[in-house]
Amino acid sequence: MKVALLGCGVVGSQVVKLLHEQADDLAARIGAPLELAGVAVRRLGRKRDIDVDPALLTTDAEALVTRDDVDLVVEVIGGIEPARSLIVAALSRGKAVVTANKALLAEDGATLHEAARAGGGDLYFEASVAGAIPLLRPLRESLAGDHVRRVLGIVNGTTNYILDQMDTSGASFTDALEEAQALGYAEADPTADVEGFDAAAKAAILAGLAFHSRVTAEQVHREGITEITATDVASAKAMGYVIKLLAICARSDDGSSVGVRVHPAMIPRTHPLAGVREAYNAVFVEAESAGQLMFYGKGAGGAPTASAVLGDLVAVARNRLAGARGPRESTYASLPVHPMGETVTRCHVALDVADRPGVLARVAEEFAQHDVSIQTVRQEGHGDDAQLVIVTHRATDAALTATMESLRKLEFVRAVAGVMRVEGDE
Ligand SMILES: NC(=O)C1=CN([C@@H]2O[C@H](COP(=O)(O)OP(=O)(O)OC[C@H]3O[C@@H](n4cnc5c(N)ncnc54)[C@H](O)[C@@H]3O)[C@@H](O)[C@H]2O)C=CC1
Ligand SMILES: N[C@@H](CC=O)C(=O)O
Ligand code: NA
Repeated sequence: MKVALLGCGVVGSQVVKLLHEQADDLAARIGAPLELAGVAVRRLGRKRDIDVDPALLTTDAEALVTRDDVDLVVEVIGGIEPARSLIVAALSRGKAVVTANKALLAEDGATLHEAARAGGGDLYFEASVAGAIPLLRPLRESLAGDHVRRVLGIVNGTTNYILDQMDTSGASFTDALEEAQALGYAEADPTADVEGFDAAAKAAILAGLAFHSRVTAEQVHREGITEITATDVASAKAMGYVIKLLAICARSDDGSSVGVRVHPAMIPRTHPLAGVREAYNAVFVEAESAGQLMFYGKGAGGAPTASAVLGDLVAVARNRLAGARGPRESTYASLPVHPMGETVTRCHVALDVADRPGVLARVAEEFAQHDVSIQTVRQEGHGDDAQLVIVTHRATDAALTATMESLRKLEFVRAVAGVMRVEGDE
C-alpha cells in the first residue's frame, strides 16, 4: 500500500519515523507493507531532524496525491487551504485519507465527508482531537449503541500547559507559552491555542460525533485564556479551585438542542480534571448506559499525535485490503446548537464594594431579581471597602450576564472582577 504524506513538520516527521521503525509490525498487522510514495514539503532544502530519503521529497503536493499508485494520503499540513483541496482531490479519486486537521474538519467537514462518500474511500481523523488519546473511535464506534449526554474536558495541551505553569510555579503567561511552543505543542499560530480556536474546533468535532449532528466551529461559544491574570489564578487557588480551559458539549435538559462551548472555568482542586497537568488532555464522556467514561493522555506533541495517525493508517489500510469502509459521517439527528445564553452554568465573581450597612442585602437582591440563586458568599474587609466573593447556583448564562451588568451599575460597587464560570462541584 502506497502512502503519500503531506507535510513534514512536528507531526509529519514523527509519522515518517514510525513508518520506518515499525515497518515490519505494521505490515504484519495490516497484511501488506506500507510504502512511503512521497512526502510533500514546502521547501526541499530545509534541514530536517529525521532521516527521510531526499528522492521522496516534493513541493508538488497535488501531483503526489493524484498519483494513480497512491492508495492512502496522510494530511499533516494544517490550515484550510491547500489542505482542503488536496484532501478532496485524494478522496474524490477513491483514496483513503487520514488527517490531524481539526481546523479544517470543524470549518468545512461537510465538504470532506461528501468527497469521501462520493469517492468511496475512508476519512479518519483520530489525531485531530486530543492527540494520542483514542477518543473519536470510541465515540464513532464503541459508543454507537449508546446515548451520549455530555462530553466535557481539557482538549488543548498548550493552554493547559500555560495554566498549569501559572498555577504551580507562578510562571508568567508569556514564558509558559514560549515553553509550550518549544515543546511542539502549540499550533503554527499560537493564537489558535490561547484564544480557544483550537479547542473550539475540537469541541465542534466532538459534538458532531457525540450527538450525530453537524456542528461547525462558528457555532461554538469560544473564550480563550489571554485575559486570565496571575491574580485570578491565585484567588482561585485560595478558594480551593484551579482554572482550566474546558470544552463542554451537552444536550439541553429536554434533549431538543445541544450547547457547545469553550471557556476558562474554575473547578475544585479535588475534581479529576484538576490533576491534569502540563500538556495532558482528559475528556469525560457521559452516556446513558455506559455512565461516565474518562479518557486521559497526551493531547499534543509530535510522537503522540503520530501514534494516532498511524493507528488510523492501519485501520484504513485494513479496510482497503478487505474491500470494506469505516463508518460514514452520521448527522441524522440534526440537533440545533442553542445560543450560549440558554446554557445553564454557575459563576464566580469578586465584587469590590463600599463597606456599609445594606450593601450585602442590595447585592443579594440584584441576584434574586435575575432569578440567580447564591451558593456561597465570603466577605473580606479592606478599610472602608470590602470584597464580596460570590459563587452562584446553576442559572442560565443570560441571567448571569445580566446580573453582572446590573451590579456594575450600582453606585457602591467599585469593581466587578474575577467573573468566571464554575464547573464540576455539583
Ligand atoms: N503539533 C501537535 O501537537 C498537533 C498537531 N495537530 C495538527 O497536525 C497538523 C500539523 O501540525 P504540526 O505538525 O504541529 O505543524 P507544523 O507547522 O510543524 O507542520 C506543518 C508542515 O507543513 C508544511 N507545509 C505547509 N504548507 C505546505 C504545502 N503546501 N505543501 C507541503 N507542506 C506544507 C510546513 O512547512 C510544515 O513543515 C495541524 O493540522 C495541527 O493542527 C494535531 C494534533 C496535535
Ligand atoms: N496545539 C494543540 C495541538 C494538539 O491538537 C494543543 O496544544 O493541544
Ligand atoms: Na485522539
